[in-house]
Amino acid sequence: MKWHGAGNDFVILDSRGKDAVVTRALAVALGDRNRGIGFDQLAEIRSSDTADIDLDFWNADGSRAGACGNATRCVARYIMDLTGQSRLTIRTARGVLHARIDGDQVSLNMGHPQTAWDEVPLSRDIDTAHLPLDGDPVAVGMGNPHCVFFVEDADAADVAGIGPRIEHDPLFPDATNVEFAEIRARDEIRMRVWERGTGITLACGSGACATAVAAHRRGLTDKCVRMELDGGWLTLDWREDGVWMTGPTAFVFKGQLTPAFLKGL
Ligand SMILES: N[C@H](CCC[C@H](N)C(=O)O)C(=O)O
Repeated sequence: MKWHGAGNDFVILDSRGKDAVVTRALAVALGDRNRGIGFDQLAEIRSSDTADIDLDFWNADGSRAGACGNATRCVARYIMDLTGQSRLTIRTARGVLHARIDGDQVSLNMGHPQTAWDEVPLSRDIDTAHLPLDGDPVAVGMGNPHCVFFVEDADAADVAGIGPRIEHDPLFPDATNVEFAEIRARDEIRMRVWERGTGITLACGSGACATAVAAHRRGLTDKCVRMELDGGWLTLDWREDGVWMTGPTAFVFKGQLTPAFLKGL
């Protein structure tokens, strides 16, 4: 299936009750926007012993992602529409996440942010609230690493130039996602993103959570903010039980891969 959440687009495979099928080669082939389908992330749903479902993520370059907030919201919508549930538990690499229907939107608890240097992870013991990089960014883990820059004008930020340089900075042993955030008010942020393993995307759920956390840690915003991304709006609410993200989901199409496509892998 093809889905998107605020323009962050996904191929979602439902492998419940079957063997997992995704390999790095399949991820790269499906992610090719010319010869495959194209996606920001690929998500594979599997049967779970400990939650309603298990979920794994791949980036467009075939690398694994430990978290993907928008794909998790889309998958939650898909399963809840199928089963009639209004709440769902989803096991991802970072643990069991809780989702629920919220009007026409889906809310997801992305868990507690990781603010210790070795949790993000960074390559050495430094203050995650002030990284020793030009622009004084903040590092936050949300099950995946993020590096958040605060800028005057997010639309003017050189996302394509700075993003890939920071993605592979030696400070981040597992590389990092990179966010450029403009504070508009105590409760509103404009953010643009360079995603690890994928590049510029129209939205990034875990990045939105990381940005809200970073802005609050710096004293710039309250704990609940609205965030405008290139592809739409998300709401982030950092509560006692974790960072909740609420936003839209959209089902685009369902299809079948041809034998010829699969043979070419
Ligand atoms: N789009 C995703 C994040 C993908 C993160 C991935 N690029 C990585 O950590 O490698 C989201 O909505 O959270």
